[in-house]
Parts: sequence; structure tokens; C-alpha cells
Amino acid sequence: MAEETSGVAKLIHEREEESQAQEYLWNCIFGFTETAVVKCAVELGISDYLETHKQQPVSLNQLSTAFGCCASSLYRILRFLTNRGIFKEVSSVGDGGDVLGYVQTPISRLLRRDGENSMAHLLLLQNSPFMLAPWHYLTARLLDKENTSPFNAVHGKDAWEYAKNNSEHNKLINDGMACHARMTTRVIIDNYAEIFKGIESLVDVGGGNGTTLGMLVKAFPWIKGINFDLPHVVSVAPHYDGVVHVEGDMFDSVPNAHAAFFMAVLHDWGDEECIRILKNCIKAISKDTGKVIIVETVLEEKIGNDKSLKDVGFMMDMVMMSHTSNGKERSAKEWAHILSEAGFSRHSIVNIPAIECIILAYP
Ligand SMILES: C[S@@+](CC[C@H](N)C(=O)[O-])C[C@H]1O[C@@H](n2cnc3c(N)ncnc32)[C@H](O)[C@@H]1O
Ligand SMILES: O=c1cc(-c2ccc(O)cc2)oc2c(O)c(O)ccc12
Repeated sequence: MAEETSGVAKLIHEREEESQAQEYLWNCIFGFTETAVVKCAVELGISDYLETHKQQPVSLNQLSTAFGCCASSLYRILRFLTNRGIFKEVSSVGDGGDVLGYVQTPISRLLRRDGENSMAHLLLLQNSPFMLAPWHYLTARLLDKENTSPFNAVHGKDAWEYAKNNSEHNKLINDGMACHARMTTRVIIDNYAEIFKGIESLVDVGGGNGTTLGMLVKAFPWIKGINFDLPHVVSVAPHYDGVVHVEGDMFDSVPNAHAAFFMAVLHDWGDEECIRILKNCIKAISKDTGKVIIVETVLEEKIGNDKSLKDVGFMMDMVMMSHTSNGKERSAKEWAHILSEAGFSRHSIVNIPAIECIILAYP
């Protein structure tokens, strides 16, 4: 009898496991629909529109009129998004009785295109045709003796060369990265101001359109900011008080400054390339009191801390495999290797409430 019960329990357990496995794979198979539909909501500007109505529910008719789109298709898009908790459907009392309308949620607020903490442009970057096409060549990269990056396989050049000759892609990258820069820089300013005490001038190497340095200099006005990036990036960068834009190539040299800053740059490159860039940095910064501040993923640091942040690090590592030739996310051991090879005498890692850590390296 006991044996029979344990056999049934085993069978039930196996069925539960199989149904969980199926659920996981259904999500893998159709997971792209969520990204595609969220992208559609961003392109229409649904969050931006709802925001202008504060928490007043907005009806389907109002939305379809505002966007000039087919009400029945928009209804299906909104049904999908409310089902996943991205927007919320509420009823309110109107002239003719109860009316249904849509309001924002904490997720949809992050999808406003101009919000301070918006993630919309990062979503548009990753899901642009330029960035999606290379994923079809991931297996080809593994089988290719030359290890050609999927981005190169599709576009015939690396992402930075491609952006140089394609203003649409250049804007997508700069806006997407600025979106990420705003989120992480806010965390750094609010929690780690002591890192910037005593820094007279700071060069942001691969600083993109200067969003990060603009925020840092505003928060810590004693710093003179030098935003350093490729010519096609700085030539379209907006003005920020206290920041000068300098064009150049970090593989040749880095402008002199008291300290240097890197965010989401070194992960685009292999170890030898990072060592070369970092050696240029050591030459550029103050020998006695200078330091290099690196904001990047340290893979295992988030374990046991926040699983979702750790998962983003592993996903970013796949983005690097698809979009760069030698780039990768690194473990603490891998960071220690490139920093010591570049000539830094010591470094420390600060775990922060973001997907990255702050790595402080001293000459
Ligand atoms: C992933 S983006 C990071 C931008 C910015 N630091 C941020 O966190 O938003 C990498 C940046 O490195 C710049 N970059 C690539 N190659 C470079 C080079 N050889 N010299 C200087 N900057 C370079 C790119 O133009 C781009 O702005
Ligand atoms: O699309 C991206 C996103 C990043 C990124 C996002 C969030 C972070 O905290 C760090 C980096 O980095 C990218 C990157 O370096 C690249 O070469 C292409 C695309 C992206």
C-alpha cells in the first residue's frame, strides 16, 4: 500500500515537473511577442499619452482616436498588455454609466519616452532591425573558426563603424545608452558621492552623448568634465554646463585628467583590447591621487543578492556575444586579471543596487 502511494506521488511530481518545463518552454517559444507588443506600445506613445491624463482612465475610443489607429486591433494590444500587468484597466462612473479605461502601472511609467528613468530607448535599441538580425547568426559564430561576431556577419563591420556611417543607428545607440546612463548614474550620485570627493577633472572614456558626465558635474560641481568619444558621437552630443566634448580614439590615447570613468565600455572589448585602453588611461590620470572608476557587470557579485540583477548580467553577456567581436561580461577574477596586466597596483569592487558594480582601480 505504502509502495503504491509513493508510486502515485512520484507520478504526480513528474507530471508537475513536466508541466513546469512546458510552461518554461512556452515562454521561450512565444517570449518575443511580449517584447514586440511592448515595443508597439512605446512606438505609439501609449504611456506618454496616459501620463498626460494623470491617473484618469482613458477609454479605448480616446486612445484609438489619438493615435489614429484601428480600435479593434488596439483593443487586442491593450488586452495583451493589461493581462501582463503592463497597463491596468479600471472602470469609472461616466455620464452614461460605468466606463472602462486604461491607466498607468509602475511598469508602463518606465516606458515613457522622455521620462527621467525611462527604459524605452534601450528597448527600442535592442529591438531595432539592426540589432535583432545578428541573433540569427549566434550558432554560426560558435561554428565559425574565425569567431566572426554575428553583428559583423550581418552588417559587414563592427557596431561603432556601422554607427559612423548610419545616422539612424548612431541615434538609436546614443539614445539607448543615454537611457541606461541616466538610471545607473542616478543610483551612483544618490549613494556613492564619496567616490567623487577631491576629483578635480574627470574624463568619461566612451562617454557617449555626455549624459553621464552632465549629471555627475551637476551633482558634483567641483569636477571639470571631459566627455571623450568617437567623432561621430561627440559631433551630435548636446551641450552640458561644465563638460567639454573631446573626440578621439581610446586605443590611441585618452585625454589627461585627474581621474577616468568608464561605463558600459570595457564589456564591448576583449581582454587584450581592454588592457591597451586601460594602459592609455594610466598614462592620462594623476599618478598619486588619480583613479579609474569602472561601472560594469561583475558576474557573480549579484549571486544571493538579487537574482534578477544577476540574470541581466548573463543576458548582457549574450548581447556582447551577438553584437561585439571580443566583448564579454566579466567575473571578479577576470577583472582582476585585466587590471593587474594593465598595471594597476590595487582595486576594489563596490556592489551597488543596479545591474553593474563600481570597480575602483588605482595606479
Ligand atoms: C555601449 S556605449 C556606452 C556609452 C556610455 N558610456 C553609457 O554608459 O551610456 C560605448 C561607447 O564607446 C564608444 N567607443 C567605441 N569605440 C571607441 C573608441 N575607439 N574610442 C572612444 N570611444 C569609443 C562608443 O561610441 C559608445 O559611445
Ligand atoms: O543595448 C545595450 C545595452 C548596454 C547596457 C545596458 C545596461 C547596462 O547596465 C550596461 C550596458 O550596453 C550595450 C553595449 O555596450 C553595446 O555595445 C551595444 C548595446 C548595448
